[in-house]
Amino acid sequence: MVNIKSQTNQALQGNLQGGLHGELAVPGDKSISHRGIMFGAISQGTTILRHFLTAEDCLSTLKAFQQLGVPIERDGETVTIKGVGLHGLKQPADALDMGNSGTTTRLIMGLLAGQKFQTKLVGDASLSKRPMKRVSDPLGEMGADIRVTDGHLPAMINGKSLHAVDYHLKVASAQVKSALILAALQADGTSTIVEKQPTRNHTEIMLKAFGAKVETEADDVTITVHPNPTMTGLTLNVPGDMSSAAFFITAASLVPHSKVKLTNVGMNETRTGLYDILKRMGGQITLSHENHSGEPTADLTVESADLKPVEIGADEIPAVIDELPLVALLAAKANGVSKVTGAGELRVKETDRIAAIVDEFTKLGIAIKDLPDGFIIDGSQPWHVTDSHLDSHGDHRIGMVLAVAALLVKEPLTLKGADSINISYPQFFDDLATLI
Ligand SMILES: O=C(O)C1=C[C@@H](OP(=O)(O)O)[C@@H](O)[C@H](O)C1
Ligand SMILES: C=C(OP(=O)(O)O)C(=O)O
Repeated sequence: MVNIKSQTNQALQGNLQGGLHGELAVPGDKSISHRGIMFGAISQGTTILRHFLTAEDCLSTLKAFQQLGVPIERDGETVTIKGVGLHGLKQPADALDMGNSGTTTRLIMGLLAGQKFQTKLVGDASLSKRPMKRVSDPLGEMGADIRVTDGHLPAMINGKSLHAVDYHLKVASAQVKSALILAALQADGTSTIVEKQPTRNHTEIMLKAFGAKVETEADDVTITVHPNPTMTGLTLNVPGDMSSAAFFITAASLVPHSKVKLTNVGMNETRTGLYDILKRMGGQITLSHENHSGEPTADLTVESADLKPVEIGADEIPAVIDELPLVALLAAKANGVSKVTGAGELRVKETDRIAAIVDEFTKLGIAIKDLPDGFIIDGSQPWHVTDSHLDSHGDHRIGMVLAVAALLVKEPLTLKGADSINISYPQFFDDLATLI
């Protein structure tokens, strides 16, 4: 297997006889790496991030905060941030390039809405099609002045004094929630943010660790934010990314005769939807070395298994949102008809992930039908490759799910746009090769 960095048409490996075997420590969590840079930047003193994710999305965050005047140095996966405090960011000389990263864009909007300067945000073609009013509108209710372009990037942020809010989120989105929390840290009073459904809670957990006063009520959806905290830098070991481990969890479950151990994987329960769903489908996955302090982690041992079909509805979606392409692949080998609904958010990710999965799985002869907010898959039908030229649609997660799907077919396949995988997992093919 070759490194993909300069390849546009990656040859994919299939037809494995002996299964996948070995042990792997997946790269650091993307959501936690982004937040580590941001919260370290607005704290006082030094923050050290270990096992930082050195993928393009998190490097966009790192560069943006350097442009905002924060001294940040990176030595491999260790990042040192000299925090400037909540009021120490400086107006950047140029526009901030968000690259492909929705998380960087939406969280930075919340933070810069309350800074006393002007910033322009730009992004790549994919990011420039993703909805931004979901953030600029609620921030506007706090007094922010954010001008988006027909609801999209480029955006101009004119920093203002912000008012406290009592806001009920209209979408189940950790990015929108986090933007509001970051704005609320700078508001003139205590804010309450109420989620539609619980979503990943790294912002709340990490801000508390840095010293901010952020409280989550017992209902799991009401968050109270007290303004003007004194935040202090800290040393943080970023756990392995469940969303990256998920590719190998799926591959080991589906490729016969496999047994793979994934070490130090983040097990925050707002992120473990794939683990829960796989167990329900009859997957063979066991936990060891469980650590429950701060962000929980565990080692996961996965063996191949015969899978049952599954039904997934809206209340389960946030904890598995980025892994739904993999749920589709698991369903495509399960013994019956599976159905996913309530996942309309997939249509506004790096690409329309429902359309991309249906297009590409159809090339493999998988019996899949799209729904407005999900899909139906009959895994009891055998696959027949009708087109060997797969396409990532420029989306890292679609690229990786297709690479895993290719392990299950005999025909040689190629993947167009494999370089998109660098967005979240540059060493994906190298890591996969260690298990073959
Ligand atoms: O807050 C985060 O770090 C993320 C939240 C999710 O997006 P939404 O908030 O749009 O659901 C997820 O899809 C994304 O990969 C990372
Ligand atoms: C949707 C994703 O990321 P973002 O929204 O940060 O671009 C993802 O990583 O799958």
